[in-house]
Amino acid sequence: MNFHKYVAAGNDFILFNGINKDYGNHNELALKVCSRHFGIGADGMMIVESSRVADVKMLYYNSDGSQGEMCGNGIRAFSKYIYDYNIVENKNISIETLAGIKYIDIITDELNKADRIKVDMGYPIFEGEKIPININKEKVIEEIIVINGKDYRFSALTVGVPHVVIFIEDIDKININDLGKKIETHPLFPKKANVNFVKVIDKDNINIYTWERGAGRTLGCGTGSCASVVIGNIIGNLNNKVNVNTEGGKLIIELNKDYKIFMIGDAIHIAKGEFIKR
Ligand SMILES: NC(CCC[C@H](N)C(=O)O)C(=O)O
Repeated sequence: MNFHKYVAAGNDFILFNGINKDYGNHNELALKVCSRHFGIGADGMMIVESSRVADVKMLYYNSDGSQGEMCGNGIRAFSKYIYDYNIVENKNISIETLAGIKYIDIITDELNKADRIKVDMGYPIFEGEKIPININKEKVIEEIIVINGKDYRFSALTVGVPHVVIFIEDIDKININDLGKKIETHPLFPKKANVNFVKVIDKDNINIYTWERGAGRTLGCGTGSCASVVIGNIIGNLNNKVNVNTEGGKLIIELNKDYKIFMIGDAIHIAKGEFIKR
């Protein structure tokens, strides 16, 4: 099974071309290839498939084998792969995901390889029941969740996948793994949630620390960066164009007036090879 490995703002991914190939049970395959010791090692796995409604279809799986509707860092890696390997020919690409069709602009380098990728991420979903969260409000902004007897102020929204955003002053004062796991699996979130701990540097710059649904502690999250900038902008902490520092890279997130989101960043091809299935 020929694979490619990419990293994008800290998330690493295994990619397979499924256009003329059947990979069997995707959930089991993701669990195997993403294993850090018994597999290749990655936060997620993607499969390219053909689409009836867009140029191609992207299927995304977390390292625990669960399927995610969308992945922001993943879709940039996916775009670089399909462009650099001529699976698509245009620099404007439409990609079908389980969170709708996403539109991509590829910015190439002097060798005509994808250098930077701009993704039209569409609109965030704010309504409680659509996120979903068991709080029936039109917007779930600045609510309180109690973890280990302590109050945390959080906001929730969906940008492709469900997200919780918590602004923090000092990252050293919180236990990301403990809080992340407990919030991800909290009964408030029937489909679980990704958790973003956000430190505001100033209105144009933030640092994000990530806990992902289905993948645990990771070095970044594209949809989470979008979600964090949307909430920061609504609350008044952030402008509408923000530099995001994840632990593994940098992204630019831009919002237009009605909160349509654009994400700009790169993706790096790390390896290609053959996965031996057992
Ligand atoms: N790392 C991702 C999100 C992966 C999806 C996920 N963890 C889920 O909610 O299933 C990103 O860059 O947007």
